Amino acid sequence: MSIMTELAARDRVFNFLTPTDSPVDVRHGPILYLEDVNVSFDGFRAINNLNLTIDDGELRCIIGPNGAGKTTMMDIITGKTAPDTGSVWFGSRHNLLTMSEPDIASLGIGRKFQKPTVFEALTVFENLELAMAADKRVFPTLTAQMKPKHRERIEEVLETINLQDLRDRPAGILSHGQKQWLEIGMLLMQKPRLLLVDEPVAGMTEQEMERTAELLTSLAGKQSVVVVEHDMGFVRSIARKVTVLHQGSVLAEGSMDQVSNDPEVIKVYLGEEA
Ligand SMILES: Nc1ncnc2c1ncn2[C@@H]1O[C@H](COP(=O)(O)OP(=O)(O)OP(=O)(O)O)[C@@H](O)[C@H]1O
Repeated sequence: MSIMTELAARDRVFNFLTPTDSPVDVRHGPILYLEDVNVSFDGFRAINNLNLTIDDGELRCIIGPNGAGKTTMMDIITGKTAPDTGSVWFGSRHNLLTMSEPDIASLGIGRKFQKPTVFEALTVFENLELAMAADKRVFPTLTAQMKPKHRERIEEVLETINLQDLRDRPAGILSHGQKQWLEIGMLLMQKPRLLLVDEPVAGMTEQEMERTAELLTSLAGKQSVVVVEHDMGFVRSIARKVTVLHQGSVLAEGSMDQVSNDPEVIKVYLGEEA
């Protein structure tokens, strides 16, 4: 695939990278609020009276069996799927159900899909630079001299994702885990308010999982982070509050200890893993 073709695809993934002039208002409540959300696909209720609240700066883990509705929930938040009924608010000002997918993204909701999609031929630094310039208005100036504040931002993100030593290496030589961190870094370039992260540690080594746990916990506070993950060891290592989805609804919510001792959760999901 040519760089330009990849760029076009990248633009779809990172289309939130347009600065917003309409800040999110969390003074009186949560950053994300879903109430009584329902979605059916051909008569099958994939999301069933779902209620979910994420506080500003929170790190929330979402777990649940296959088909519980986790991906569909993320699709609703990002505007990819329109619910049949319910409310979805980003802060108290933005009704996400009235907004398009690119507009929701431009508010600062970044989504990390399971598979990393970095530009393998470009260096780590250039990938971050490109993420900053993904805004079509900035892209033509990409070869112009970078402003110090942009360079500083890249340095900051390189440090956060711990890839300073590999900054000038092509992304293609990175390990799977390092590519995942780079992609998280690319999302961070525009300081999103909410990051949705889908199965970040699938395919990672133990050591990479530990580093990912450090990275995600370090991001919380600065931004809100919602992590969907099946690896219970990993969830336990980062979890503050855990939400268990089952058949499109919240089955249980609380600390990892609370949910993993809940008989219903054990029955439908954790089983012998608990
Ligand atoms: N576009 C669609 N058309 C029809 N059915 C769908 C569609 N998207 C999702 N579903 C169904 O809705 C249910 C919820 O799926 P979803 O992918 O949200 O679950 P999940 O919790 O993310 O599962 P997994 O852990 O396997 O990724 C599943 O039964 C799925 O088959």
